[in-house]
Amino acid sequence: MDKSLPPRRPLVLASASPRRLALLQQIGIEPTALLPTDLDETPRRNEAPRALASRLALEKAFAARDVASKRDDLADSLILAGDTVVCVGRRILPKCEIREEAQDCLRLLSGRAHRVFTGIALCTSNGKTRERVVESRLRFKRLSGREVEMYLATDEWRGKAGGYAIQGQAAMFVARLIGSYSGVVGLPLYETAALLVGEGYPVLGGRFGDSG
Ligand SMILES: Cc1cn([C@H]2C[C@H](O)[C@@H](COP(=O)(O)OP(=O)(O)OP(=O)(O)O)O2)c(=O)[nH]c1=O
Repeated sequence: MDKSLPPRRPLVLASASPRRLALLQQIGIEPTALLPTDLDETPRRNEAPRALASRLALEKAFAARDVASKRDDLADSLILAGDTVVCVGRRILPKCEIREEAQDCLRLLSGRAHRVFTGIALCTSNGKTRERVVESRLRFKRLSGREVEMYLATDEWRGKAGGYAIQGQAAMFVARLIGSYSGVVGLPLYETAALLVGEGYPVLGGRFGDSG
């Protein structure tokens, strides 16, 4: 029996996030190209968190597809994008760039439940698109003023939705997580693999999802 893997189509990861790349590599997938997009990620008025995660994942995928369509080496490629939104109720927390923003987020998250929605979109050069939104529910322990200060000093919150990164020291704040850990980090791997397999992309040599 030929054990070699079937040839893979080019795969574009529409992301500048080193975490999304690392998550993809964790399941043995090396994208052919990284095409980060530069979108305005501001929520629309009254836009629900789930809808925002879905819209931005799709917009990132479409923007990268436009770029990929001009490159011969990316002909017939699959384009993968993701977007992570953290919210408390319907309130969407910012992707924190300044300390005060992160401080506000941590004070809000302290001792409470919140949700993380991660949208993923996979589109093909001929216009076919699949998307999913994966929801995770988390609860943070109550954070003392000192814990907030110490965490802010780590700088790990920078560029992170909700002002924390579960893959870093904030892991010790997470009393409970129901959902997808990889989704919270930025790319839900079960659902990503399923979307790729649905497009015929060989994951685990094409055996992922086989029932036999
Ligand atoms: C909640 C949480 C978010 N994050 C990150 C994931 C995302 O990178 C970021 C949310 O911003 P996103 O807009 O989803 O992603 P990004 O701007 O970093 O990358 P790109 O759009 O180029 O793909 O927050 C963590 O790394 N850990 C966490 O625990």
